[in-house]
Amino acid sequence: MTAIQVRGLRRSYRENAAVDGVDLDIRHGEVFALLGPNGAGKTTTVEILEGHRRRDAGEVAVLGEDPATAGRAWRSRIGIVLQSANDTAELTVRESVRHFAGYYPDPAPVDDVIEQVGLAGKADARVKSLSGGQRRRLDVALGVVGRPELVFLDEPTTGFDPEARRQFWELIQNLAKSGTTILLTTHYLDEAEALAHRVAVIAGGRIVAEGTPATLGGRSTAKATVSWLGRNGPETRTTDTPTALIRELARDGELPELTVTRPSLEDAYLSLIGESL
Ligand SMILES: Nc1ncnc2c1ncn2[C@@H]1O[C@H](COP(=O)(O)OP(=O)(O)OP(=O)(O)O)[C@@H](O)[C@H]1O
Repeated sequence: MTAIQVRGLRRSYRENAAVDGVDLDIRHGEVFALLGPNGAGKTTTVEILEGHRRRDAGEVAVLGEDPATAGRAWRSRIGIVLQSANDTAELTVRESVRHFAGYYPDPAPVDDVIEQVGLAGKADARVKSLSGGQRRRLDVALGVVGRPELVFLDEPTTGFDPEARRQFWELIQNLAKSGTTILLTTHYLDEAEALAHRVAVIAGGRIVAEGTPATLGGRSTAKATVSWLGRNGPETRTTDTPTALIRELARDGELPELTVTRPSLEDAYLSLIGESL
């Protein structure tokens, strides 16, 4: 079943096409990442899907409805994780989550949500006293307290330290395991690789590639690079058949510092972006 279906989406600002014919199919329960350079059209696309921006052309169905005309019942089925709204700064964490829970017909128990995002120890702390990473956790709590079927996450870990990012990924993975569909935008390729079932690369308002993180841009079939420390120093060869090459090389004994690598998601992404310019 499709959670999000988009056909021929277009949006221009004056004469400039920000979104220039985008098609998307995102299944229920899928974690889908939208990648792309600054100004590629990610936020415009996502805000149209959220019902927060109008479109010039195209068909859009989000949970079976057109976001441009959908009502409150539809809105209560989606969760939007905003970039730290400041309006609850004086409230405690528990008060903020309780306040947002009041907007939904069937919210999750407030303390369960606080626990789920790892803020149980901060439930009585004022929002203004939280660190940046803790604030983002609270943002997620506010986005999911209504038990949404679909969650939009816009650059969720910008500014996180590495440990906070890993913890946050775990939180998103748990959300995904519970069957929530997630549309994520990010500039971090490792984040897309860790979280997304599928990714799409958008550049100049168009989707230039789509697939699983492992296959994007022909990664899985690209030549492998085999490196090892030879008698006269480091050696490197690229090959379509690394297993056969290693078998041959290993006849003379152990190959010190042997590695076999294929292009990283970042390599694939940069070459796709380069081609589309
Ligand atoms: N309100 C607006 N008025 C005029 N132009 C806009 C407006 N919003 C976006 N644009 C333009 O549309 C294009 C796409 O912007 P968008 O914010 O969708 O990109 P993005 O992929 O989200 O970028 P980033 O990664 O920097 O957040 C850009 O060229 C931007 O300047």
